[in-house]
Amino acid sequence: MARKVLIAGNWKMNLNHLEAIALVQKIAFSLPEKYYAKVDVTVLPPFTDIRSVQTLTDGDKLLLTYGAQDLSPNDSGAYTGDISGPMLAKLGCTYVTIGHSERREYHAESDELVNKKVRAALKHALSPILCVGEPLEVREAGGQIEHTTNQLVAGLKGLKAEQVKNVVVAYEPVWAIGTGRVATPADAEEVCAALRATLAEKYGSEIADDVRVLYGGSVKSGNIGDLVKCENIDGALVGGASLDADEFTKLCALAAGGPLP
Ligand SMILES: O=C[C@H](O)COP(=O)(O)O
Repeated sequence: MARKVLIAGNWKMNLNHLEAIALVQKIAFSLPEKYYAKVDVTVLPPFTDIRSVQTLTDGDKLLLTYGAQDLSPNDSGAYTGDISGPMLAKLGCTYVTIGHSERREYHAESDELVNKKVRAALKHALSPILCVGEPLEVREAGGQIEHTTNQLVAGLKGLKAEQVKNVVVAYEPVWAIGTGRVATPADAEEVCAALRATLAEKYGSEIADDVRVLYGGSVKSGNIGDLVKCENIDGALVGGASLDADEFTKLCALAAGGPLP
């Protein structure tokens, strides 16, 4: 088992393309190359920023990668406002977030649609970051494992084991997103371990050992160290803290085991 830690900065609907360039430049300048041996760093800007981020990372041969926050289940056609897998692949994206709770809630995305999007991503060699997570009332009733493992199984429906290998799973309890209320490492590990056990059950332990399972929800430099120490947590999907270059750099360095740059 040699899973490399992944820190993914989900910018959500923040920063225009000029601000995106400034932030990526700052991160690249602040995080020395040696850290990338231990941690994969990726940023997930809004669609309108991706071309600028691509030009910068290609031009300066930066070691960080980038991706998108969503994609269409379709490759092309009359789907006003949507962005397709082939478009993201052409822009050099590595990852695409799928099924984030904000999309499930504000865009009524069902497990079925999430599954179609996961397939679309894999079809175009993009690694889906499949998000699962329970709302507060489910956590309070103790249903977090059932809820998240059901979302995982539905999101991966119909995929072959060798496809699942390229998926990243992100456990984001809805009650911990943007609230400052982070799950304890033990709470996060409990669910991440259950997600991995489900992967092992369905696709075999070799695949389950390879898949990275991230935690997301109020992750900061102050808590990343304890989270990545957990056996089944392989990094983080970071929202707010990924918009601040100093904080994000610190977080990436600590996820790599330190020391601070
Ligand atoms: O995708 C990221 C998550 O929604 C977490 O956001 P947050 O770090 O601002 O709580």
